[in-house]
Amino acid sequence: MSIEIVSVNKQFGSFTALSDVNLTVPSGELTALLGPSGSGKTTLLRIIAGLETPDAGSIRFDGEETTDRHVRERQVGFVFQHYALFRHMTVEQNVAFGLTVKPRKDRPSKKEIKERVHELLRLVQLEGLADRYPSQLSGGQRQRVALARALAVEPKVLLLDEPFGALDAKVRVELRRWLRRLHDEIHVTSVFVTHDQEEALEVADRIVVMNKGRIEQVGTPAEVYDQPANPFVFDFLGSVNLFHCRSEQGQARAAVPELSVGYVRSHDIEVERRQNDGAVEAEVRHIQAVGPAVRVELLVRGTGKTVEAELSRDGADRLALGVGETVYARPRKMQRFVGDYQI
Ligand SMILES: Nc1ncnc2c1ncn2[C@@H]1O[C@H](COP(=O)(O)OP(=O)(O)OP(=O)(O)O)[C@@H](O)[C@H]1O
Repeated sequence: MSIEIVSVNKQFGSFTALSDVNLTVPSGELTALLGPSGSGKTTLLRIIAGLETPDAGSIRFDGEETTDRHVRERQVGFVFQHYALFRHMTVEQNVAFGLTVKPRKDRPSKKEIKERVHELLRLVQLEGLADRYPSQLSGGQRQRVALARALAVEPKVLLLDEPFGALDAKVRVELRRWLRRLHDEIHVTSVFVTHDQEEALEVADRIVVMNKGRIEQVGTPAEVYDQPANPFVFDFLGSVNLFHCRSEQGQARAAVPELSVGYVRSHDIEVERRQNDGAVEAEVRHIQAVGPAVRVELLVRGTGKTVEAELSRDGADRLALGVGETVYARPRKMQRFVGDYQI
């Protein structure tokens, strides 16, 4: 089922939480709402769910006006950050819950419910744990039970609000890969809130970047990362360095003094020992190995500004840099924006 959000506005008192939001979530896609804290992601998700009413605008499911429909009629499944499982029920009972409370005429038989629950537990790879209670599960397992429970009633839309937010880094990475694979299997239209850019880039078919109640850009992970629409998106999706540059034959070159601002990611800065065309002179201020990469903080001579280059371990070993040494930094790839404002 596709979701259309048309000119949605939402105020909380005098505070504007959403401002003229327009968005189409295509049927069967996994869409991430990505943005900093307070950008309106959860508010938008709650409006799609019917838990919150917009002040203006409309929500359409498969082209049909849904704005005034009650949450129960929308056939949405939810998964929240804090797995709200029933503590006194086993895993099996938790997953079955939505089916057991259906009105008698729509309720499947006990046998059908059992079969469906076991099919879901197989899907979320928790088959052997049907008789456990939530307290006997890890955080990642509880979150998978919450997902199975949301899927039990065959929702048309699945809404996930920071579903892995409460888990530690390693489990988060495992679960988001698992969610991607699960979605490839079941293809239910899903909207997933996160403030973690890596999570959005890895999991989503499409990313909606939000900021201050507005949508800044909508695109595939590659589009928002490689062709950010503006400095905010550039910054939010990865480390940013500002180079002051002049333009020569359409090529951006780093230069002092400054003429305009170019945005460069840390891994797109080349560090060399010798002066090279388009490079600026800099002093090495700090060197830090972080996993497979080495971050080098550079003070650009004549500007008092610092930039951070990210080198591979091999590259850093070859250069054998020391703090205080002079190097030359050259942006391999630089982006400038029309009507730029500096972030
Ligand atoms: N019921 C409410 N009453 C008043 N203000 C609210 C209410 N709900 C949300 N807000 C405000 O609206 C803004 C957007 O909140 P929202 O939860 O949508 O942001 P978010 O992008 O999901 O942030 P986070 O990542 O921190 O959850 C915030 O400034 C928040 O304080």
